[in-house]
Amino acid sequence: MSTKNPDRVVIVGGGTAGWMTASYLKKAFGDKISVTLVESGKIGTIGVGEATFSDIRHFFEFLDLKEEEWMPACNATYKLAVRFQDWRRKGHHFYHPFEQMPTVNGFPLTDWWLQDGPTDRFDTDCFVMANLCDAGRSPRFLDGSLIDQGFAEGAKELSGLTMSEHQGKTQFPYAYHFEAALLAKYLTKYSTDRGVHHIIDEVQDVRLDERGWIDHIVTKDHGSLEGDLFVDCTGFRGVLLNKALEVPFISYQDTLPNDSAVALQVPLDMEKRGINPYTQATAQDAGWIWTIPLFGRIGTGYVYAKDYLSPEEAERTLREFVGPEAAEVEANHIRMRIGRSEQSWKNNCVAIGLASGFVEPLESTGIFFIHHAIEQMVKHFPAADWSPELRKSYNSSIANVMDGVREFLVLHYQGAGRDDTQYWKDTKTRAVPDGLAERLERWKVQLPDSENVFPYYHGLPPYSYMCILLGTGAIPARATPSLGMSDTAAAHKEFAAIRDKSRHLIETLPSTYEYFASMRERS
Ligand SMILES: Cc1cc2nc3c(=O)[nH]c(=O)nc-3n(C[C@H](O)[C@H](O)[C@H](O)COP(=O)(O)OP(=O)(O)OC[C@H]3O[C@@H](n4cnc5c(N)ncnc54)[C@H](O)[C@@H]3O)c2cc1C
Ligand SMILES: N[C@H](Cc1c[nH]c2cc(Cl)ccc12)C(=O)O
Repeated sequence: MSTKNPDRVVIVGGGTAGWMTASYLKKAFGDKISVTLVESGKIGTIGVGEATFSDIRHFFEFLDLKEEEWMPACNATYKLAVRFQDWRRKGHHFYHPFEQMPTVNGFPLTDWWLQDGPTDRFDTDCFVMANLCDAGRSPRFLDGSLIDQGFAEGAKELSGLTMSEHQGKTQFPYAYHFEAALLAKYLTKYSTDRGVHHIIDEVQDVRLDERGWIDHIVTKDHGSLEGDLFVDCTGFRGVLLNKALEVPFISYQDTLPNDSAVALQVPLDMEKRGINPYTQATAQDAGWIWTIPLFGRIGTGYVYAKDYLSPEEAERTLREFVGPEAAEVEANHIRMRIGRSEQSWKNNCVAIGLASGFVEPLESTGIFFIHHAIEQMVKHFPAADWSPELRKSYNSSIANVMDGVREFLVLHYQGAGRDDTQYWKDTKTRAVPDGLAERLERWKVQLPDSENVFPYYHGLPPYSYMCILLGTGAIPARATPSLGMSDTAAAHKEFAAIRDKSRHLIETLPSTYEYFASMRERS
């Protein structure tokens, strides 16, 4: 066994996963390690992946990057929520916002809403952000100040925590949309300026030693590359982990059947059309269409199951949905590998990004998985003895995050009120992951809380489950019986406070477009 600390990291792949990993590792360890990133000049990146979780701001903070610096360079905008359009029935919408659920006398406000809500909209009654979304507002004023400075101060106090340590302590009010290719370019410069060695070449072979550990990789034009730790960021190909080390892939397709997507990047005049401060997921006959507003274009795509729809029909539907602006735009057809690797870290190879695993992008979890994996890789970085316990702990943390998100996504389909096509009818009879059936029964009588959702960290707080349960509509939910015997006055005071705060903010905040136009003037 080597007595040397592993300090030579080789990353294969230059998509979002590769460059996020390179920049974070360099910032975390500086000159204590060498980082080499090899990416193929011929094999492209996936070319999608534009919406995030709010936690991503910890990544930018860690790199000391300010919004004014990186956002204009990546045509980035704010995301206050996911708007689910037509999931309950055509014409209906609801939001899953970035906002902590208020509690009144020990019960979440949604519970009081079920008992005696002011309107039939749980989202706009219980969350300020849902009202800002309907009104297209920015979460910051033109001078850059945030709607509630408490968030910014809270974030400072808690800086230095990993995402999993953060959960439940604060809820930052927005995430980002950005152009994935521009972010990769931005991080390429960030990383190479700080000493990351960048090689454009194709990995043609992966040579293992007698123990089955990676000894070196063989590139087409640069010969052999040696390293201590190899990071597989080769996307769905899984060149190192799945192919060379033969780690099996566990498919989630029995519970999440969408396996295909077609995407378009559509330039639009945002000054004329405005910028919605949310990602939209619009239910379709055999899946759903995402709409992600960036500064200067939208990213859009139809996620579907090929058992129910052909790629040609999917593209036709998407083009009709977008309208004439998409006429000249080339479509990107993608086959998705849904599930996770049995282990994401084997021997001296760790896979991050699509090479590790992926679920359909309904809640924008791909970049969150990457960010979480990088934080955990740093936390579990090996010493000279390469303790297997560290890899074991890393692997269970990654598996839990992905299995938990799978459950959360399955709830969207089990809960959807739509039953007007075979695709939507089948969502109700499909198998659910172990444990979820029992939890679904529980949520019919008790709203999701920290005691009754998927028990391991997976990025989603219990209020997220409440939003999907109450918004999608097919699973009956009811108020806690004791609320029927309680005075609802305090809850109504809270509903009124949300209404008043929303009205005031809508009157005083700029539109999202105005905010970003002015940010560009400032930076
Ligand atoms: C339809 C769809 C929509 C998505 N939407 C979102 C979203 O809104 N939000 C979100 O968070 N995530 C989203 N994702 C996930 C997101 O796109 C990915 O998590 C992210 O882009 C990371 O991809 P990657 O870097 O792992 O792989 P890729 O982008 O595929 O990059 C792979 C890299 O490996 C290189 N490579 C491959 N083989 C070799 C080789 N032999 N030698 C050298 N280099 C090689 C390629 O050149 C490339 O640089 C979406 C994914 C899909 C499929
Ligand atoms: N880790 C949380 C997860 C989270 C909380 N609220 C939302 C809303 C949406 Cl649309 C996605 C994720 C979350 C975070 O990143 O804020």
